[in-house]
Amino acid sequence: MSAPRDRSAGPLEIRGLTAGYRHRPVLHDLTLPLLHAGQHIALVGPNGAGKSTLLRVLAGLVEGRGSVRFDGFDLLRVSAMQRAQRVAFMPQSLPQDVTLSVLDGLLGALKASPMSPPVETMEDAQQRGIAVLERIGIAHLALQPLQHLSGGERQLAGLAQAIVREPAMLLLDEPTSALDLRHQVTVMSLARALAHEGRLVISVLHDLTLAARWADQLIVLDGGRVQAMGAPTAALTSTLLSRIYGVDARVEPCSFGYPQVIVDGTRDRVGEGDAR
Ligand SMILES: Nc1ncnc2c1ncn2[C@@H]1O[C@H](COP(=O)(O)OP(=O)(O)OP(=O)(O)O)[C@@H](O)[C@H]1O
Repeated sequence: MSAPRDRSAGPLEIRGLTAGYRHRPVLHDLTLPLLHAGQHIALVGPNGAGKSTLLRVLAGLVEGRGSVRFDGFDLLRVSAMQRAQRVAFMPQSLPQDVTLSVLDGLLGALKASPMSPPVETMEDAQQRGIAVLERIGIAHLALQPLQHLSGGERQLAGLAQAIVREPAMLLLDEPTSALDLRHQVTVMSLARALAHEGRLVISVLHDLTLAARWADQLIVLDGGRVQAMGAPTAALTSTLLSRIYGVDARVEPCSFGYPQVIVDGTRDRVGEGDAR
């Protein structure tokens, strides 16, 4: 699966977006520069910053006011079917009580929304499913019930469900949170490869070093507002980390030149015994 796309989707344009829960806004009049297909964007920021809320607005799970357009479509008003043809969302975790096998979960995802080119036969659908599992490195789990998987395996199965429809925009909510070091790199390099094939991929990440290594651009959110945006080397600074996370941190290039974040302690010395 996932040859380069015939046509890159048009950009994502977010202007004046206000969104939240029960009259409590979380995102405040959010405006971003155009986000173009072909890029892997990491959405980072402290707990409660509004990162998942932004992904949920794009996925149609939370309502918003303002303007959100992707590939010419008004994402605040498109039908669920039109959205599903373009956008796939991987939540933080799949439910734990699903008795379907990993492969049947993929077939269900394929059935749930038509894709282009369409899946013609069950054999075609199975081949696509297996190809995705192989790309993620979990083909050996194809016949396992989802409920028998470990947390990390379930996260990889969730990623497979999101990418099997080959969406033009892929939204990944903390896709590496349950993964070991090797699988973190597998998933991040896959996210970047899928983007460079012509998709827009947005990943919510907490690990800033991972984000800086594998994303083309960072968007730093705090309090529902953009605090910084740009190439990782430009967006990540000690001053910013101190201000939004309250930590003493250094941003230093690793031997490959990518920025890595080293945290020396919390600025207010909370939990000093652990942090220092
Ligand atoms: N379903 C909900 N109902 C009400 N409030 C919610 C709901 N989901 C999130 N919130 C609130 O919205 C705010 C932003 O939450 P969100 O999940 O977008 O943050 P986040 O940046 O993804 O955080 P984290 O890094 O902790 O996952 C939080 O204050 C949270 O309490």
